[in-house]
Amino acid sequence: MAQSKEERILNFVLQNAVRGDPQSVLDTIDKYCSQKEWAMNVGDEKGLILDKILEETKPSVLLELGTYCGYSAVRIARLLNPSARFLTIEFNPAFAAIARQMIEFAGVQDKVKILEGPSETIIPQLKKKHEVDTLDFVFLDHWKDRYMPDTILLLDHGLLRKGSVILADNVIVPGAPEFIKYIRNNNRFECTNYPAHVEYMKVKDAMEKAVFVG
Ligand SMILES: C[C@H](C[C@H]1O[C@@H](n2cnc3c(N)ncnc32)[C@H](O)[C@@H]1O)NC(=O)c1cc(-c2ccc(F)cc2)cc(O)c1O
Ligand SMILES: [Mg+2]
Repeated sequence: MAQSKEERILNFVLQNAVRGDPQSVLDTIDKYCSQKEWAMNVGDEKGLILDKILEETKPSVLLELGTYCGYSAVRIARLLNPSARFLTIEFNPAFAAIARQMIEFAGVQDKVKILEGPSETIIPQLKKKHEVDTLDFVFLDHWKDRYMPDTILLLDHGLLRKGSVILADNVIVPGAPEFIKYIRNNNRFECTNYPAHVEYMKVKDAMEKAVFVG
């Protein structure tokens, strides 16, 4: 069976990165995806914005929507303290399998738990089935038209507390106009925009940070 692009990315990491070294995994994925095959990882430019916001927030309980190959899961997990709990949701089983291997190779598997399935199904289960009280940090990087409904789902299920940080990728390309309109007009969130570019491209993109004020 022909290899998928995601399998080629994983194999390039297994052959070229250093096992147990998350930064070498990130650098190797960025090298492959900027030189050989583009892929929808958050990448290094937006990754540095993600790093900075994580270091400011110092979250203990985190959720990511849209794991893909696990690039941002490795990026986030490498900055967390050992007691932190980080859940990432991916509904494509093939991508989840790649991400699991990527996370294990990077050596951060003790900090990340991949939940397979659609976010709209799993978010309502977080409190009872996954023993989450409230989330300190949420990274939105899944289908862009799910950013708004899933933010409302998080609110409806009491998963946000005063100071919870939501960070959304791709608010320009592919774009999340409904989410931006909703979050910027909702006085329960304080929003900040971070201009950047689409991963591995010169095309303008941005990330949006929304802090829940309770
Ligand atoms: C949506 C994808 C990311 C992943 O999200 C999973 N997913 C989906 N919906 C759900 C759910 N409801 N629950 C759980 N997982 C879920 C999926 O299977 C993908 O693995 N991301 C993108 O499409 C994406 C696209 C671009 C992009 C930019 C310029 C172009 F010309 C073309 C594409 C850039 C980016 O930075 C992205 O992030
Ligand atoms: Mg993205």
